[in-house]
Amino acid sequence: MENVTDTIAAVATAMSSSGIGIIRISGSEAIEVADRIFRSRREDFCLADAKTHTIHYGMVYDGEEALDEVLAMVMRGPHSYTAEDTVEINCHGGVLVMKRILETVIRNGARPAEPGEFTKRAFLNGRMDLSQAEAVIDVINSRSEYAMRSSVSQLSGSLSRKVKKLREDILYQIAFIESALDDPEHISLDGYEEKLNGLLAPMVEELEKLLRSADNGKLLSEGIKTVILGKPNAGKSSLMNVLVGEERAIVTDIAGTTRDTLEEQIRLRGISLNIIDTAGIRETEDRVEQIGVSRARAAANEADLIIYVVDGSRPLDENDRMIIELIRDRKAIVLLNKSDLEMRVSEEELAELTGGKTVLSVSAREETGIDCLEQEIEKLFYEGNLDFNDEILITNVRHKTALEQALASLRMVQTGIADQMPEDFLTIDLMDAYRQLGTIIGEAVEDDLVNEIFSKFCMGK
Ligand SMILES: Nc1nc2c(c(=O)[nH]1)N(C=O)[C@@H](CNc1ccc(C(=O)N[C@@H](CCC(=O)O)C(=O)O)cc1)CN2
Ligand SMILES: Nc1nc2c(ncn2[C@@H]2O[C@H](COP(=O)(O)OP(=O)(O)OP(=O)(O)O)[C@@H](O)[C@H]2O)c(=O)[nH]1
Ligand SMILES: [K+]
Repeated sequence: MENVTDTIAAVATAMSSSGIGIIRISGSEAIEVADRIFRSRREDFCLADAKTHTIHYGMVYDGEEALDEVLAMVMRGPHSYTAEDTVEINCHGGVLVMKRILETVIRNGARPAEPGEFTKRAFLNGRMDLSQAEAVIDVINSRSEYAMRSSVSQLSGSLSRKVKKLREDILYQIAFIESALDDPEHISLDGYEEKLNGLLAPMVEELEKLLRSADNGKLLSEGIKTVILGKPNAGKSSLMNVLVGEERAIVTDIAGTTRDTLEEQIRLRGISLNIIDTAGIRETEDRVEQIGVSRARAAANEADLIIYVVDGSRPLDENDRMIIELIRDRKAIVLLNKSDLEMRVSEEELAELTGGKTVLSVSAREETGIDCLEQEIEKLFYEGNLDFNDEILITNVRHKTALEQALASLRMVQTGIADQMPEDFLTIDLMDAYRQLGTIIGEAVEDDLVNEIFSKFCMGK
């Protein structure tokens, strides 16, 4: 392992004007470095004498220049986030002030931290395992309440505990087989395969359950890709505005990767939706029909959810029939819009044409029926999954891959038993499963992977 005793520093808060800014220093010389620039009103006081988890009023100096009035917090290793001696300087949250203090800290013996380096140290020092460290970044990046709750649960070790228990059980069986093979006179393997089979079934089930949660987990962390389809003037933009308006404060506009799609991100009942407007479909009328159709089809193909908006005040036409074809085998909700006008299309008619999709009457203009839409979306994606207290959600592709491989190995053990393979053969696959699960919590993972994971963190984390 690399040397983790040098002292690092970074601004831990955002580099923009705010009430308070925090400069974080961690490492074996953290307290010494801080003492070089911090002066209390009491002449004889220094942070080196301070008890852990205490906070002290004073000034930060660059030489004889007073930089700012601050509060300095001391946390002594191993009782800190990084498990090292840590000082946090709470200064006024001006960009220049924070920069000057950080520079001064660095001139006095710390070096600039890399992104994620504090958390990396927490991991390398055994304060948290890799899945917990990964949860830290997920908490910061979570875009919906559900995603946040799931990340916090992982941070507190829910996934780690499950993985560790599985590994323990697997390791016990490996050890048993090996000691039996070593000492056949005293430990018998008669009937053991049957017993092992009985133990494997619930483990396989557990892994399958975790893997099933990954589908929801992905939607949860990345947002549900929602495409709104409908012929021109059906009310797509109006609907989008109503949905976006619900949570105006946290709306962000993300220019899509493709030139012609604009993605709006909204939060709805704790779920994050990335809503994509299909501008292309408009072209079916006045430009080359094929382009419009194929763009709509492409958008629809990538969607987790399609919202099909029908103008209920006009009879269905060719455009509608085309869209109905597109959504046939997809997760879709049909909105019968303009319910404030006289209706020329009925819910029943649409339900039949779409092969039994949920049809909801709404008015984007009067903002009625939107509640039902939200309820329906929640039902489609989170039915029976709303309680995350004991439900672990896999949101990380790395974890998913490891679980898949562990599952494959355990299935090989089951096949091995069915094929009456010798016991030492079974231990090879058991060991593989054990190792794969270990990578989730960071056992025996390559330094490169560790570095890559932490490099995606923010500065100062
Ligand atoms: N100012 C500040 N706020 C923060 C953090 C921080 O490092 N500094 N955190 C991180 O970025 C998070 C909190 N995480 C932390 C985790 C452990 C310890 C800590 O001192 N643990 C000791 C003592 C625990 C106790 O007294 O029970 C320990 O584990 O021994 C501190 C913060 C969020 N807020
Ligand atoms: N009466 C009524 N009019 C509506 C409703 N929703 C939308 N409209 C009107 O229908 C027209 C088209 O609405 P838009 O939201 O622009 O429709 P669109 O589907 O985005 O249209 P394009 O961008 O052309 O594809 C506008 O004049 C809206 O005011 C509704 O619920 N009731
Ligand atoms: K429009």
